[in-house]
Amino acid sequence: MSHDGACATTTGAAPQLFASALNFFAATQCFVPDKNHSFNKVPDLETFDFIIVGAGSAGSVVANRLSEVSHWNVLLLEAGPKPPFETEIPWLYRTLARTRYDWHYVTKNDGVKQKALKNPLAWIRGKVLGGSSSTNAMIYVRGNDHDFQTWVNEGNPSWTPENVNYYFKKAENIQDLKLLRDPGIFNTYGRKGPLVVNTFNSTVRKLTKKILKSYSYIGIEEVLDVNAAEFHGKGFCAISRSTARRGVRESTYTAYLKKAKNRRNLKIITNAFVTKILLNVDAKAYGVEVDINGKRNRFLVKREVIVSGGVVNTPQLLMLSGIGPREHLLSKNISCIVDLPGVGNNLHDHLYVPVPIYGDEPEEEENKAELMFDVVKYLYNKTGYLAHTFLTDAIAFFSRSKDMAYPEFQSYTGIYRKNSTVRQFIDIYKDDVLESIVRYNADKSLYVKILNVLHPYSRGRIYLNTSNPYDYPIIHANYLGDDRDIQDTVDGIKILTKLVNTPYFKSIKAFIPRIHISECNEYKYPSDLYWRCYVTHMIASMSHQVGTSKMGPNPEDAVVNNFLKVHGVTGLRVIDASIMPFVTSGNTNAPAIMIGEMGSDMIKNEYLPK
Ligand SMILES: Cc1cc2nc3c(=O)[nH]c(=O)nc-3n(C[C@H](O)[C@H](O)[C@H](O)COP(=O)(O)OP(=O)(O)OC[C@H]3O[C@@H](n4cnc5c(N)ncnc54)[C@H](O)[C@@H]3O)c2cc1C
Repeated sequence: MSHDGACATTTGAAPQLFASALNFFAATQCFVPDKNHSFNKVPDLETFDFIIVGAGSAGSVVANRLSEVSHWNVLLLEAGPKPPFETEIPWLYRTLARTRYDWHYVTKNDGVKQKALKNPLAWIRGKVLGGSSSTNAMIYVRGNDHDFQTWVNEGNPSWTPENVNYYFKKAENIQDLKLLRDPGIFNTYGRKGPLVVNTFNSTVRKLTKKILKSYSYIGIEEVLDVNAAEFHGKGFCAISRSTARRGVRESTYTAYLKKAKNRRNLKIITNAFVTKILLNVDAKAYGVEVDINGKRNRFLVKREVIVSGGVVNTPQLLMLSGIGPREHLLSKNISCIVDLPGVGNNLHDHLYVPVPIYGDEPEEEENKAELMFDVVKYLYNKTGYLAHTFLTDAIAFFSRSKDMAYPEFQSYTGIYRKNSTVRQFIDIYKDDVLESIVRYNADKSLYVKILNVLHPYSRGRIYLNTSNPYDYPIIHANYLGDDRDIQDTVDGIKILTKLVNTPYFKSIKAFIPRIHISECNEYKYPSDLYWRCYVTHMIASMSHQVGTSKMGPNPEDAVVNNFLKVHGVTGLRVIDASIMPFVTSGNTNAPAIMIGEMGSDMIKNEYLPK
């Protein structure tokens, strides 16, 4: 689901026309023939010190950091192309889904849950240089120290909060000078890293300020920055940080690859789909097989292959190469070289559920004449609604108990002025459900609270459909497979519903109506049974999938060890979000980048003289 909170505040004809023109232009790119531009040409059977599969959030970091060592030859293979221009404009990020820059994955439905959805749930994953960091919503959240301590407790001693914070800082280049006057923020962020972290050039700040204030009435305190604040009490909320450079997206392509692409020891090949890791009889990785624009190539490696293909493709590639659950591989006629039952397991994600709050139109915050020129403002100085995404930049983290040391829930807000275009942004829902959501928007403003459950119990799995690398693997997401996740989501919703009794929402006569979901009509509104039913049918994905190559000491359930080396294989590591044993308390791009930074140093520490 997506929202046009920013756009809804700018319903003037000029911006709409311009935005439509941009959308049209973006869409036409899908039909422009691929120039098959591959950056570098590399002869078949060329040998490298390191081969990296996937130029995403983590893989791009690894390519940059390893190629800093001038005597190492590094090859980076990316299945997608170079990012198109619309990746740069934050508001256009949603137009990238279901284009050639997306893998077009869908999850397998269990036929019981998510019945309010029109189609099987789509998982958007970036297929482009920068990977999902080129197509995501750019919110920058590191996670909580508690998260990384749980990784340590799982038997991964290097991933202490202290160590991971060192690598977050190594990546960061915080640019919001106003914030840096605060000593806590100054000391939290890195200032010399390649990755620009900033604040969106938002146009809806006055309204978001009111929303943040409303949280404080229900015990969720407003702080300056969620990465610098310590979590205590019921939680905190703030204007979010973002990976945006003065109104333009900062991906790992722009931050890490662009700066390294002219190094003579780094070769980057786009439109290069790796179909197999080559393993010898002793389970040592000696190269990869890759399809470059339809032509099969093999590249060889002296030291290591590093797989950074992301949460779906990494386990798929391991299994195609003979690393995975023996019975499953044999059932697909793949000979099993290393029996690793954990490959593809431990799949989890942040589910989300929308909570619609309606209210009278807020008094006009912005000058209508100025809004007409919002788009021009973007062209002129990169401000205006195009400089941020459809969500406002207010985020909240909270828990049920005030004794918790970490958050259980995250919430975002999308704001739609009356009679907005919200319908097209919630089009994942069936028509009757959608009608039920939009009907009050005819004469009321709509505040969609997005609730995220941060620590789900349910675990899904990725497994092969066939042994053909071009056949997509099956994604069994198993949302709400564990009943505790339903109750947790209901509890989170009930906290959010308290907002309607806070002063700002009271002033606009806010209310949360029953949404028409035929399966739930028998339940009294607003009972727990209603909300349980609502949650079961309405949940979707925040695109924070992790865990399918879990890090841990035991090859019975983990795929990589503390140093990200694949158990039972030499010369092979996984460095991406799939190694997370547990998902972090927040958005997962910053942690994936941190994993790229720390994984790179692990490699350097192993091979370079001390
Ligand atoms: C729509 C969306 C919105 C999001 N919003 C946010 C947000 O606001 N903030 C945030 O922190 N996180 C967000 N995330 C999540 C975050 O972007 C991801 O968790 C993170 O990018 C994952 O990094 P990764 O390196 O594991 O994988 P990716 O970045 O997905 O990289 C994997 C790369 O490998 C390539 N690849 C895969 N297989 C092969 C192969 N066989 N051969 C060659 N190349 C291959 C892929 O094409 C891709 O480029 C969002 C994600 C999405 C999809």
